[in-house]
Amino acid sequence: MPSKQPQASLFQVYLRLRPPLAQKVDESDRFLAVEPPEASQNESDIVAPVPTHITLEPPTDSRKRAVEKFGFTKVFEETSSQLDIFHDTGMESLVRGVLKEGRDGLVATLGVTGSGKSHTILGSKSERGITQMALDVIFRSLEPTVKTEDGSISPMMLASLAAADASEAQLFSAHTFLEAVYGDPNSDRGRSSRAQTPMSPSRAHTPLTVRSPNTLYTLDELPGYGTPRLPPFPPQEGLPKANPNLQSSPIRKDRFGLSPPSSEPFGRKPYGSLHPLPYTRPNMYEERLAKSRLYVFKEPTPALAFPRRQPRERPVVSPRLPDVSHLTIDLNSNSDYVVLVSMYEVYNDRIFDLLSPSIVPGQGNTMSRGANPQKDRRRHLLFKPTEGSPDRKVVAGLRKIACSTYEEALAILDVGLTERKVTGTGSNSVSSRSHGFFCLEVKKQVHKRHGETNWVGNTLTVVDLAGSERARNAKTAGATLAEAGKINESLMYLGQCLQMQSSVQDGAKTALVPFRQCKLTELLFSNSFPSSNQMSRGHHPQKAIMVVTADPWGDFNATSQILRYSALAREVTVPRVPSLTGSIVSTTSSHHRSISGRASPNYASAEELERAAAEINRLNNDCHSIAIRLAEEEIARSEVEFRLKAAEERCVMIEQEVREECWAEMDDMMEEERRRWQKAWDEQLGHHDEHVDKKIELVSRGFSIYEDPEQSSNDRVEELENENEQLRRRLATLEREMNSQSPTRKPRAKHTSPNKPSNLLSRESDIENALQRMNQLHLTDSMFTPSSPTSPGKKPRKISTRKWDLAPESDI
Ligand SMILES: Nc1ncnc2c1ncn2[C@@H]1O[C@H](COP(=O)(O)OP(=O)(O)OP(=O)(O)O)[C@@H](O)[C@H]1O
Repeated sequence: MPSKQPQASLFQVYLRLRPPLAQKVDESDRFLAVEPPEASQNESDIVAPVPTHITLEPPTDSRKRAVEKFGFTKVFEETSSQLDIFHDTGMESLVRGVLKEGRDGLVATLGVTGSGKSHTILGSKSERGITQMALDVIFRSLEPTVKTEDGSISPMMLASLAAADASEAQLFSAHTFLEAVYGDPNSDRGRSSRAQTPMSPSRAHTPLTVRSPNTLYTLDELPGYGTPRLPPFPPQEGLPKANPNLQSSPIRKDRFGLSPPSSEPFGRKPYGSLHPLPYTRPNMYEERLAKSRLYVFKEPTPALAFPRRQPRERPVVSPRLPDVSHLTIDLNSNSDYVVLVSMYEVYNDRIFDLLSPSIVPGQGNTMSRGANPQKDRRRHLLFKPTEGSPDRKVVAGLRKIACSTYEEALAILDVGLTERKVTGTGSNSVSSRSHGFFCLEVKKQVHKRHGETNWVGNTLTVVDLAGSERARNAKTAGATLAEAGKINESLMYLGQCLQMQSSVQDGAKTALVPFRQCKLTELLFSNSFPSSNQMSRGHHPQKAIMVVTADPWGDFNATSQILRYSALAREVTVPRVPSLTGSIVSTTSSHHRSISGRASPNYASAEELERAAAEINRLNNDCHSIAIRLAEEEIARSEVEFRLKAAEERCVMIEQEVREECWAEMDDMMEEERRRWQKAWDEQLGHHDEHVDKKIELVSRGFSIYEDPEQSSNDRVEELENENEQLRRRLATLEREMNSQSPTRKPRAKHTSPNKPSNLLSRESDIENALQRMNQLHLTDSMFTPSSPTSPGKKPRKISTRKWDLAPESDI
């Protein structure tokens, strides 16, 4: 089975076997065997042949008998080191493509969970991964190119970069960014003017805002001018020790030893540490001076906000091994280069920036940490062609950090990795729950004819894919199970694309790689195909490497599935079982021959026996081909089972989504219903009030006051008072008369009384009459008593509405 030509594939596919983690393993449990490399036919070949094939033997307890053989560009055995992987996968040529050939590079790892993908990409505490090695080669190669004397990246340069492509508006220098993340304990730049208090645990995660480097600067703030600034970030001494309890999420940094050595600063010098002539090229200095006098840089970008982290304890020395100092690429030393680092993850088929997490006010934690994927409120990004790159798709709106040193780039990588979703599962204690993308963009400044400058660049993307896993093994549930469903689904689409890639190689020209099915395959394959537009702009289609990782003692079914998807070639064989009939026939015939020494007429002739043996052979062959067909069917069946599983997981996802939607809809309906009831209630209340008002009006109308057309009471009172006065006067006159008359004269008796004289008596009776009359005329409250219904002649007395309202009920 010849291995496919690597150049012909979109991805060169390598297989790396993971060494056993346990001290002792049972060799009989191993199901992967590396085929010894075939010796080269060409004697002049000086390169030693490398293993390219592997056989997958089903475990003894499996009902499957088919032995599958897979072909790869190269198979790395368990003893292979990280440097072997870097060298022999052609990572150097990928870096060269980015730095010199106008070609994007992509390296990805694919495998079952726990098979060593992250180990290959990021290394361990003692060994670097291919990402760090690639970074090292890039920064070493850029060393002889134009640099400021302090090695920092000027805000001017960043402004010029941002101006070159609107999609790169979120540009920050590593110093600014790291200051926002960890804070510069010796500087109060970017903070409020309040004096710095020691970092308490509660402050450790305070979102911090730092001014963007592209905002306005005064002359004083420019590098090389004004008062000297404080030392670069972050002097480690004197910082309060990190509280280990504060680490809210699994931290990858410590695991991979990514942190820069504590003795070395991240940047050489911040742009605040001063040099009168930071640039070696005088014309650039002049240009910068002239522009800075205007106090104006490009469009201001939003301020940089990041949940504050405590600087964690760093290992004394970060791994510098394997050493790749011998791998440098010659570049034009007169050119300006800037390395931009960005990171994003594909989580639940959406792209999220790992360097601009959403901030929960007062919490300092990111929304990305929510366990429920439905609650992920981060803003997702789009993968599309932009103004600056119309010929290829890029993730638009990513935050990009300009790094001037290897250490700075590592620190940024560390920040992004901490944001990435990892969870402990039954299969791996720090299992990646998203596909992580780490992008290294090298931008080169090109000078056009009329003094204009532009930036061109290419990107090296390192992808740590999440591992496929079986829910049964990983013992996941709920949101983690749903995540696994999405991971498996995207990996299934990736598998389909890789299989199609093999078909294209096999000559099936009609076979199209269906990479638009999900975000992951779109990101991996979109830029792999050449377009005429791209070529005219000096871009080449990306070069891609896939490192498939496998654990020879791991999950047989999951591993065989991954190998089937990713292998460049596959062959199925069924081992021949020694034929029982044949052996009986051969033993019987030889036995008889040996006993008798001559042919017996009682036994079948040798001819017949041979015919029978031939028949048996034919049947054996038939059996064998049927067994192969059966094996193929079994493989097809397991593939269908896998798809079924993925479909089931998708169903779980959809069910969860539908449930969420139903809940949301239900909430909306309840809210709507509540509002409807509230409105009806308010209306009812309104009607009720109106009704009561109307009733009151009616009642008050019933008591409407009629003006008495006859004499008013006041007139009557006045009249009676006058009469009263007259009577008083008359009484007084009579009294005077009575007093002036002789007491001897007998008064005229009207009413005779035996004891009193008649005149006197009449006078007294007059007085009494007058008094009685006065009493009758005396006005009392009775004038307000309602008229008796029995007196028809009387009209209803008027009573005011106010009186009606205020009078006690009994009165009314
Ligand atoms: N080549 C190797 N040499 C030594 N140890 C290894 C190697 N590959 C993997 N390991 C170890 O195996 C464990 C699991 O590896 P790793 O986390 O890289 O798996 P993974 O494929 O990235 O898993 P996941 O998909 O769940 O993130 C780690 O402890 C890692 O250090």
